Amino acid sequence: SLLSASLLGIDFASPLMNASGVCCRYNEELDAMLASDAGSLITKSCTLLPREGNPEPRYTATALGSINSMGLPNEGYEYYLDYAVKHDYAKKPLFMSVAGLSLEDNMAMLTAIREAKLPAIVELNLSCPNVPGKPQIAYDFEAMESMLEAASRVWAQPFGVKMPPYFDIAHFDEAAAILNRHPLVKFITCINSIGNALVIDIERESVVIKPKDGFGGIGGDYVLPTALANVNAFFRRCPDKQVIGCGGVKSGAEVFMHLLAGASLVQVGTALQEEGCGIFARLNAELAEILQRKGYRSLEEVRGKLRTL
Ligand SMILES: O=C(O)c1[nH]c(=O)[nH]c(=O)c1Cl
Repeated sequence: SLLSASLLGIDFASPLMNASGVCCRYNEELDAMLASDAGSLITKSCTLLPREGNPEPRYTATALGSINSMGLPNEGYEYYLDYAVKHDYAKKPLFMSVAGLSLEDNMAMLTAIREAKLPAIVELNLSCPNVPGKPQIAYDFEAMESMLEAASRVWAQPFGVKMPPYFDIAHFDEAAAILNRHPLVKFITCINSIGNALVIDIERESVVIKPKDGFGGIGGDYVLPTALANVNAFFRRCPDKQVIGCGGVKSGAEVFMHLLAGASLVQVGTALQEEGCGIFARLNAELAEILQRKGYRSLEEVRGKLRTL
């Protein structure tokens, strides 16, 4: 149908899904995603052991988006593996986001997930900010190379990566070159939040989240142009891979922008957090209206068709 999409040869009724971290920590949230009009769903980035995460308030919405320093609160990978074992893949595809605190933890989780022999799609989170003291892997190109080499060896089947935003053409070039050296990396999700921003409330003359003196990753309107640039930069540089767009989606228009930039699927974070799962019916309808108005009959006809001047 008009909104059909595919990734790794798997079919999706809609290109829309949640961004990992939103509406996906607990079974009830995942079931709400399953019942929604999203084409697929992804679990909260998981660690080997359950984590409470950072002290609250750790998420705040603003007029232009959101800021968070959650600190990887999750139920531990076995909780999400249980969900993946029970999931009905004929209903809609399921992604698992993995964000171990070390290469060893990631290998242990990937080994356990691999041994479960499930059709779940793995998105390896290379950009989990907000864990104080831990460097962001994707900003350390040697660490990223090592992680991808180990994950390719242990997982030994197609997977994807969740990337932070880059802001320098030389960094797009180097990150893409590393990803292109790992053929099992079949999709790239751009972007994670823009890290270590600071939101100030002038009434209280204060920061708005407790962890890290108020420093946190931002999402929403703040990040849309950066998200589109990262989607398009990796779409141009990685012809043998697919790109999932994430960042700044709140209406059909931004979904359409991500598709033009090269996205195969599109994730929704801040706007989903604020509006709830009903957003997917709205976004599907708004996207369909744009496609019909412009005479498109499939997402393929739009993907990557961004014109330059
Ligand atoms: O603080 C978090 O849990 C978090 N927050 C984000 O904005 N992105 C991530 O990948 C993670 Cl893991």
